[in-house]
Amino acid sequence: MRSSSPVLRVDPERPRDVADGERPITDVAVGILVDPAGRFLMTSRPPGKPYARYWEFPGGKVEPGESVEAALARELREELGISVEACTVWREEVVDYPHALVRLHFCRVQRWTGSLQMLEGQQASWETLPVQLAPILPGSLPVLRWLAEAPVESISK
Ligand SMILES: Nc1nc2c([nH]c(=O)n2[C@H]2C[C@H](O)[C@@H](COP(=O)(O)OP(=O)(O)OP(=O)(O)O)O2)c(=O)[nH]1
Repeated sequence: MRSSSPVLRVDPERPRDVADGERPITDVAVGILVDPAGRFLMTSRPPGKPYARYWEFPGGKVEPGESVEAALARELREELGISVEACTVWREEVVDYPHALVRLHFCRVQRWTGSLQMLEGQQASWETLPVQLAPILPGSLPVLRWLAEAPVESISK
């Protein structure tokens, strides 16, 4: 089963072939952290990864047998040194990249403890709309639209 989530095609010109139907889908847990001032956290992709230095929301791939919530807690511990205490899935989206087909599970992180540390050589920035950072990862752009539609305070509850 693919998913009922909307599919964002990053390269609509890419030739399709029969193998496309067999492409594995990678689940990714992504966190939206909102600070007391109503700003949300964006991080840059570390060197060496696809789309290095593009801005995104922190997170990473779900491992086999892991829940989205557990994957997010693990990724944020590994990348930022924080402990997630409460999170819930907010929106889901499938992105068809040339390098991978991913299903993004965007989660509201309601509570965490610890101070941010950049453990993977990334950068972090607390943002408000309109975001001035560039470039932004294509699969993260819809989140900015959703945040414009729903006040950030409403997703942090
Ligand atoms: N973390 C994150 N990934 C995103 C976002 N938007 C988006 O399209 N993606 C895509 C990019 C990648 O194809 C995939 C995440 O894979 P990744 O390589 O960052 O995951 P990871 O940290 O587990 O990486 P690794 O262990 O394989 O090195 O999801 C986003 O906002 N945050």
